Amino acid sequence: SEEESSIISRFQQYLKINTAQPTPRYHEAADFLISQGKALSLESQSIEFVAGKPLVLLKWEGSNPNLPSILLYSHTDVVPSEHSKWTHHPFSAHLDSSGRIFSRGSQDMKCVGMQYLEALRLLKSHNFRPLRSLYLAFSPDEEIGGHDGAEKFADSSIFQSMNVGVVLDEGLASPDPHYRSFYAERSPWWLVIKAFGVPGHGAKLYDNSAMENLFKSIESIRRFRSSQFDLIKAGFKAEGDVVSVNMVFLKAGTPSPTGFVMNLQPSEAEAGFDIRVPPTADPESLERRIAEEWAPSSRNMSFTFKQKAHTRDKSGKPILTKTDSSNPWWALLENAVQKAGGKLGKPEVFPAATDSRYFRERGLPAIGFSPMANTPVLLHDHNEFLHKDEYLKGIKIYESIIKVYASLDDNGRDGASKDEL
Ligand SMILES: CSCC[C@H](NC(C)=O)C(=O)O
Ligand SMILES: [Zn+2]
Ligand SMILES: [Zn+2]
Repeated sequence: SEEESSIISRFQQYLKINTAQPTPRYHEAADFLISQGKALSLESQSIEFVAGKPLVLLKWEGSNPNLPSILLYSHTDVVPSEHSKWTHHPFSAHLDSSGRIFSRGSQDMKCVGMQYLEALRLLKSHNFRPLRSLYLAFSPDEEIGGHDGAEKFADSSIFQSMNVGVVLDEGLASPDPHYRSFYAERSPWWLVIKAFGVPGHGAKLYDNSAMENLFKSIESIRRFRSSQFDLIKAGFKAEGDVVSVNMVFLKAGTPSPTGFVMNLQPSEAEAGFDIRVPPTADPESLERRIAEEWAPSSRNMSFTFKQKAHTRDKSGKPILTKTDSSNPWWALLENAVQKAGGKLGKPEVFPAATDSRYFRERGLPAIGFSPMANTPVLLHDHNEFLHKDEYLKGIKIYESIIKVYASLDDNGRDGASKDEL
């Protein structure tokens, strides 16, 4: 239909703006989003916590602005892509004959940002009036850690004045018909271990060389990695519930103009690991393992963290969003998805890091949810795509969620008029 094709073309317009790190065209994206907000008569502002990195904030005021508000959150930046390895250019937003829209950001997460806007458009056209205020935030820099985006935003007086009660943020596509939802995420610990040792002739067998010392650690780390991976392979645990460890760099050897010196055992060797720690893992025991088994000073080793996000809040409780009846937003999400004809799978721990952590750290409930069922997980991959029918279905899902969320009164009941129910 005509309506459908204008929805898709607005999505394509957003996708075509090259917001890839490390040089995202943030102002182009902000101008586009503000024009979308204006077309929907939303209050709009662009906030630069850091110059050149705008966060677009749109608002639809509720009839009871004193109630905690709903924040529909997304990030505008995308990861880089190797253009030559894509079938269609990653910023062409090519719609193929089977209905797939190929673009960097089609899953992560320009889809979600535009779906929020389209859902508001539907609600406005049906004369819906929110009880709670609705905010849409389009944030920079998620892909590089969110420090100049979500982190500064969550720390700001603007955020405080918004009186946010719940945040919706990104999830992951699901290859099966169930939508996925996320109540927590694993914390990145980026570990660098360094081994020192006795240098010597390449032909000599001796103990306590840097390479031998490092390899003892690598062997120990690999055993641990297997033990965790086996839990997933055996079906005992989900990806987000184990500690993952992957070696991401190895640095050693004595350089020479023709490569590396071959008959010299070096005195230093280094390796880097991307470790992801679930909120329920015991961080102290992992720290001990690192200090005693993976980088023990007794084996002439040292270690540093390039990043070490905490898994617990100040009172020592794991940082996560409740999924039980103490959190009305979860049950409301399930109902709303169901009402719109969707099915929600069991809540999961997001395997990587998202901006949700900045909101959860402040004690706010944050739910990771990107309505993409029957879709392969292609975030950060070549040929990232989303089928237009899944995109359109997702808009209906958000329409349903936003209706229910924005209508929740302070007694925990649906405060919408009977007509709205
Ligand atoms: C720690 S900042 C980097 C954030 C990135 N997020 C995703 C979703 O890939 C990651 O987990 O590596
Ligand atoms: Zn993302
Ligand atoms: Zn991403």
